[in-house]
Amino acid sequence: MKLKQLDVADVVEITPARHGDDRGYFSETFRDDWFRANVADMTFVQENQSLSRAVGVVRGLHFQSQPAAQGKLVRCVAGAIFDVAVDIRRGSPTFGKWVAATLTADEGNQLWVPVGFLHGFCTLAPDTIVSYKVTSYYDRSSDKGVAWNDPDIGVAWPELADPETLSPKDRQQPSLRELPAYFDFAAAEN
Ligand SMILES: Cc1cn([C@H]2C[C@H](O)[C@@H](COP(=O)(O)OP(=O)(O)O[C@H]3O[C@@H](C)C(=O)[C@@H](O)[C@H]3O)O2)c(=O)[nH]c1=O
Repeated sequence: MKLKQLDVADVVEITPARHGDDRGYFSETFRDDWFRANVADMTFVQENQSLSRAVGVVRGLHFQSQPAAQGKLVRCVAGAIFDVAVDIRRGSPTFGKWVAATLTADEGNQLWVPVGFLHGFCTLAPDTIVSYKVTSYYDRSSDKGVAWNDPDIGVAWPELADPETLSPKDRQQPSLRELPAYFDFAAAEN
């Protein structure tokens, strides 16, 4: 497993080793002991998968409020994404800052998006399948978001990002400034 710290504390890119042979490769894509020791001492309780057919599909920026907040371990099993995490931990020196990684099925790299972050992505290839584990169960009433193009955050989305692909929910997300204070995440909640 290769670990790369991104420009916001606690957000890391993980690239599992691949053992190639004539048939293809074998890879351990997740190990609980390694993850706890090297990334975060968290338990994953749910695994999700989404298919986006078109290039430029944007999903996000999403989070679940407390007590259902989720850390997310994200990877592509087909295609590629521009994957984004935004720090919304009050008191964090990097509050409001975004970081991104290009995740591809070819490389098998993953992004760890801790509790206290918005998460979203844009597909870079057709028929992209994203798979991610989360540390809390889905809770519809805790499911929140922020506008993907909030100027205060200023994510530099790829040019092919297509606003027409946004879900009805994501067309109406508030700005980060409009988030009520009770969505606060403490900086230590990772
Ligand atoms: C996220 C989620 C959605 N759903 C349902 C609700 C809805 O009917 C349908 C589609 O949901 P959404 O439109 O929210 O799906 P989507 O826009 O793909 O939402 C996802 O976006 C990425 C960026 C994330 O970070 C995820 O945590 C999640 O928020 O699936 C579940 O049943 N369980 C879940 O865990």
